[in-house]
Amino acid sequence: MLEIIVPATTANIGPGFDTLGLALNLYNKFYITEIENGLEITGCDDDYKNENNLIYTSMQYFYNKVKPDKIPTGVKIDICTNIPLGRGLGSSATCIIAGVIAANILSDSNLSKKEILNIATEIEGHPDNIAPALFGNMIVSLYENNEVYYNVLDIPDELIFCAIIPDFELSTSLARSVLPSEIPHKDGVYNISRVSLLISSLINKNFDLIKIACHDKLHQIYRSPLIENYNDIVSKLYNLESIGVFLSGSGPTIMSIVLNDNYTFSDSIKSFLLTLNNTWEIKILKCDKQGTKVNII
Ligand SMILES: Nc1ncnc2c1ncn2[C@@H]1O[C@H](COP(=O)(O)OP(=O)(O)O)[C@@H](O)[C@H]1O
Ligand SMILES: N[C@@H](CCOP(=O)(O)O)C(=O)O
Repeated sequence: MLEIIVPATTANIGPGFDTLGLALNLYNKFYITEIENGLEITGCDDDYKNENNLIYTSMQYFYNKVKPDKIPTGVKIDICTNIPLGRGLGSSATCIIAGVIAANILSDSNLSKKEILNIATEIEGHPDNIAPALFGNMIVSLYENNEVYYNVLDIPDELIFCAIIPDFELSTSLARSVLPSEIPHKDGVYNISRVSLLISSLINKNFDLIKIACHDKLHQIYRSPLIENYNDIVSKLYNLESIGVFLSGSGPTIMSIVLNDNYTFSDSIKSFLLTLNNTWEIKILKCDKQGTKVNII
């Protein structure tokens, strides 16, 4: 039986739409094995216990592309979920990676991690969750002609990521459907300058610049109306000394970067969130540096 442990990810990091992402120390675990016949899925909602399950469809995608002669007659998948689904924390990327890695091992295909990255990105459509979930740390990536080009960036250990997670879901497909197909040239410049500043600020540990570098005109302004109290929460987080705040992935989770998680910060944000209509949970996270782990048990 394979045990595949995949970290959550926070994509975009403000201006880096479909380009930047980093892994977090929150994990989904998948236990996958071949059985004689059929499909058995446990550990998820009934809605996902069928042939449309993303882990299973990702396995099928791999077999059809790489080893069509090795499609197994039966598969058992057990999911141990810690990453809330549809919250902008890369749960779909964890399922795709688990499926692709399982099929690679079960079919003795021996594809490299880079080839797995390309196939998983082909399924997801963008590399910004897949790449850090696979390799850990922060990844800058682009996807062109079925190939991912990427660089790993070491996130300074002093950065803490406070995920403010609401009790409602926002699917990535819905959050992508509200984006415009064209943007003004000046908005392109606005984002290029901020992505460049963000990356260089992280490398130089020039944390004072992260706040302005997290601003964006490609997606956050279009998506924030889908999230009740988004602007109030962002303002509150900045008043509480966040060094950067952004929409995690396609939302609805709001991510705050802090330099140390002191009691005043956690306590003040908790009492503020209690005044709002929706229930918001806080998870204090660090950057995962290892990425996906596989054990044969
Ligand atoms: N634990 C899980 N079990 C089954 N399917 C899952 C699980 N986690 C995620 N998924 C799949 O991923 C989809 C959510 O992906 P998406 O809308 O991109 O949100 P997220 O930001 O969580 O990645 C679900 O609709 C489902 O297909
Ligand atoms: N770049 C994508 C990232 C989606 O991340 P998710 O965690 O919300 O699936 C986007 O912004 O659509």
